[in-house]
Amino acid sequence: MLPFKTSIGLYTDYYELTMAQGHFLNNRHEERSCFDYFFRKNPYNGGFVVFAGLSSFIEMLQSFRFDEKDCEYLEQQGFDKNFINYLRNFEFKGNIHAVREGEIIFPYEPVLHVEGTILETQLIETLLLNILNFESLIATKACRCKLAAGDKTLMEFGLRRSQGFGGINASKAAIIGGFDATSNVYSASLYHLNSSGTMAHAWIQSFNDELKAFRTYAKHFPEDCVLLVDTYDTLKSGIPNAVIVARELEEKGYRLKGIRLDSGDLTYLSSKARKQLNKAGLEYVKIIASNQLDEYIIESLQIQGAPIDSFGVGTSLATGQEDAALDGVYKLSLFNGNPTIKISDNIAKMTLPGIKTVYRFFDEDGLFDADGIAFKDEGDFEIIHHPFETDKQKSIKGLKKEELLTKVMEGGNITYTSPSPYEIAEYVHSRLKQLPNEHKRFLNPHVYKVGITTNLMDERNNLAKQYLKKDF
Ligand SMILES: Nc1ncnc2c1ncn2[C@@H]1O[C@H](COP(=O)(O)OP(=O)(O)OP(=O)(O)O)[C@@H](O)[C@H]1O
Ligand SMILES: O=P(O)(O)OC[C@H]1O[C@H](OP(=O)(O)OP(=O)(O)O)[C@H](O)[C@@H]1O
Ligand SMILES: O=C(O)c1cccnc1
Repeated sequence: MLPFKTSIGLYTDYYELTMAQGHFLNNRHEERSCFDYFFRKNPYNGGFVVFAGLSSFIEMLQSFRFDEKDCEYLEQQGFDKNFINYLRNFEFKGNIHAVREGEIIFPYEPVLHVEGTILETQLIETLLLNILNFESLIATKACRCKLAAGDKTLMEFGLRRSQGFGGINASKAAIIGGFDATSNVYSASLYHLNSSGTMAHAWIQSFNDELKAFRTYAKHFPEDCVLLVDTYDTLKSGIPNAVIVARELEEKGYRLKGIRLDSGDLTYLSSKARKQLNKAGLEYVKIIASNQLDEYIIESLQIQGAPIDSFGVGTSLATGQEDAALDGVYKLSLFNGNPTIKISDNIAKMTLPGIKTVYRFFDEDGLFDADGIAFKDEGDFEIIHHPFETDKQKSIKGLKKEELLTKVMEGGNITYTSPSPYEIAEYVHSRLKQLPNEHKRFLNPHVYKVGITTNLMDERNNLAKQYLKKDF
């Protein structure tokens, strides 16, 4: 579903268009090419990334067109008339292979590649990076909150402090990462997400009488009533008033859904609140906590044994704190049928040539053991090498393996059925169970092994030698 306009060809960087025109005017725009998408560093100093944004990207790609207004704009910018005419009929007609949305992925793996003409594969770079980097960043943050929260409920509250309209995709990505619902009604309606909410301090302030504010809300929403109890005095006023309203609801055959704590020591207050509620026979009333939460605070609250049933997480989630961006890149790996690389003095920044795929290897317990990057048509191999410290290698002989990349688009047509965000979340959950715990901890997680095959290493090193005239 598209959040905005129906033609989004201009949702790109200027240089993509100048390069496209350059290829077109030099009549090389139909050369066969391939680009890889990968990232180099896990965000949040974590041990993994949740791959998200594939369905958003594929869907938006269908609208990557240039309408008359777009063409007029390009004409005003001085682009060539023949090139603009070409863009008028532009549609992406390439092929895309990718890992499943929700897959757990690691640095340097080409988790998606785009094949087609140089013009079309280059032109979609910005859109692809914009969507995949952001949704993956937020889904990963959400997943970390989920790891901390276990089976407690998670609500996403970030729209008001997200980076502008990024909040639309952030809410979807939060669900992919394991959140149960969002306060973002726009995203909920667009992507069929569960929407939910409580009440703001302003509601209570507007009555200047907490009990009246609670009663009025309960009257209108007797089945979905969560009372915010910290406006004046949580323990002396908020909870006692919530108990009164809960009893009044019981008399009418309803149950107060919950109370929300939004300040103070959440362990202290939730413990006291639980006691007061239980003493009043209101064991069923849930305790919801919010206030600048993130995965670290949630983990700490869990360890402290805070009797919180549900966490509301806003700013840190929707903005991907502390990282703000995933450094995913899109690099040319094939041009005119020939493998190509980007050279760097830093071998870690050198790219991998050719059309590739990724295999996941499993240990005898069915857990992820290592991933191997290979040429697409390479056949069997028994060793993978560390991508940069190539004297380090690992035998994967006899290990069960799974190819991670499958075709999701052929000739511009979608060839897979995109799961819903909740279905993707289920996949994330199932894959996390297969990820050994040492990669999931927040502090100094163990580095997951990603290797390259001997053939791929040789091809990269040979190409590098041609350019640098030095040995690897
Ligand atoms: N028991 C706890 N353990 C760890 N962190 C907590 C605990 N309780 C609250 N926090 C977190 O501490 C941070 C600051 O809370 P603090 O009480 O200083 O702010 P506040 O309640 O918003 O302040 P104020 O009472 O002035 O509104 C928040 O991020 C909150 O989630
Ligand atoms: O802290 P976050 O993780 O970003 O979660 C969202 C925050 O937004 C709201 O506060 P705000 O002060 O905006 O409004 P309010 O008056 O309803 O509390 C809410 O009460 C949370 O504290
Ligand atoms: O529904 C809520 O409680 C809510 C919504 C947005 C931001 N903070 C809280």
